[in-house]
Amino acid sequence: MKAVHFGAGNIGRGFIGELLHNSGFEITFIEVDKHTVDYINKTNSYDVYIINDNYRKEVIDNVCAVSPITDEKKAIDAIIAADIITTSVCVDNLPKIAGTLAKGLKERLAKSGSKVNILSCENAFYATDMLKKALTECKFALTEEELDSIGCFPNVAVDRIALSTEQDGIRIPQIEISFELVIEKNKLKDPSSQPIKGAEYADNLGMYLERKLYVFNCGHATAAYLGYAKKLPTIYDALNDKAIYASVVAAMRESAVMMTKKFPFTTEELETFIQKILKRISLKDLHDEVTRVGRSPIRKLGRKDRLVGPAMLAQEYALPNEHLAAAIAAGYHFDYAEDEQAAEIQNFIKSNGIEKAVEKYSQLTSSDPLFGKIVSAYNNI
Ligand SMILES: NC(=O)c1ccc[n+]([C@@H]2O[C@H](COP(=O)([O-])OP(=O)(O)OC[C@H]3O[C@@H](n4cnc5c(N)ncnc54)[C@H](O)[C@@H]3O)[C@@H](O)[C@H]2O)c1
Ligand SMILES: O=P(O)(O)OC[C@@H](O)[C@@H](O)[C@H](O)[C@H](O)CO
Repeated sequence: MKAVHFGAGNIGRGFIGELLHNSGFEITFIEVDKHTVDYINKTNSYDVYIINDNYRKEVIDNVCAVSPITDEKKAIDAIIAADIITTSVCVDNLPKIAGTLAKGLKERLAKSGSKVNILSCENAFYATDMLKKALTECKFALTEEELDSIGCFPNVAVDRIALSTEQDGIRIPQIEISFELVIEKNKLKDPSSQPIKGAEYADNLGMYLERKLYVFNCGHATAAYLGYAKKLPTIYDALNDKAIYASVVAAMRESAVMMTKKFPFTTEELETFIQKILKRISLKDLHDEVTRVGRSPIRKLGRKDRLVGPAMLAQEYALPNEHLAAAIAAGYHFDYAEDEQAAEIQNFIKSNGIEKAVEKYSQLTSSDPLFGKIVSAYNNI
């Protein structure tokens, strides 16, 4: 069985690649970074280390990598032959991979190829739907009908802390032992099949996606932005600060209370989930930098993302959201110059002020009560 995976980064190699390999797939990574492509092709394998299993090394073999820039023909051939196609390039990059994927799917369709499962393993709501939309809008666009006759598009909730260390200029994935990959069952080519071993197959993906993004990633981002504001380097350091720890728990709980109104989760279940996540993210050996967890703040401060999303839902249910508002405000102070999105927000704030920034990046207006809470928390930091 053959798999194509776009993006040989931390999650690509460290999580999805590992699961695909353990499910019996030969994997072709489509990756823009030349060093990573050369590293994988040198031995047709790569190493992964499992942090909280005494840095146990796993060797993932039967893999190769191609660059969509210098070797697009090979990438297209791999797409034509694939039994499954997955991505983990970051949602902002989905429009950038759409061209190559569209070309491959078009040729596959022209050759009367079989339907293939296509899954976007990104931290976002319904990332596979976003990829499908990008495929209808890119230069080599396919129509909805063409896409439905060549692909099946299940959405995915993806959870594993995947980091890396650098060895000779190559990022080597280091992952935690726990993971959860939940796949939208009814959208699979064969809903009774389980193509990726170790994944869960669910009918009600929405509640898992929301719990992942609005509780886990919500708390993670809160720790990152509050930690950054206090010049603390890692999530471990941030959570060791009593005031930050209390704010992170409070923000996660504001989100969890809202979720008990929206989904059949009980308060006890979500509290257990919160405690489990806190334990995972505060593991000392992770050395997970606040700048990684806070990365791409334009995406993270967006209306539907991990902080504004639950804060707006809490507002709709007339529930408290002050801690979420404070986390969003801290996100607007994230001025890490190496992060392009952070630099853009800071320049915008300098020229236009915080109110206009909250309107632009979080898509809120002054008539939303949350708007005023964010602005006043921002001015108080
Ligand atoms: N790292 C984690 O703990 C984690 C956990 C769950 C979900 N995620 C999600 O997984 C996705 C990837 O995150 P990551 O941490 O692995 O990031 P990463 O930066 O380590 O990996 C992304 C990879 O995609 C490649 N890439 C970018 N644009 C590309 C393109 N146009 N074509 C081909 N390759 C391209 C990059 O070169 C990089 O190797 C994100 O959506 C993230 O939110 C990450
Ligand atoms: O990947 P991002 O930028 O959406 O979010 C940063 C972290 O919160 C994230 O990568 C977590 O480590 C991951 O979602 C754990 O499953």
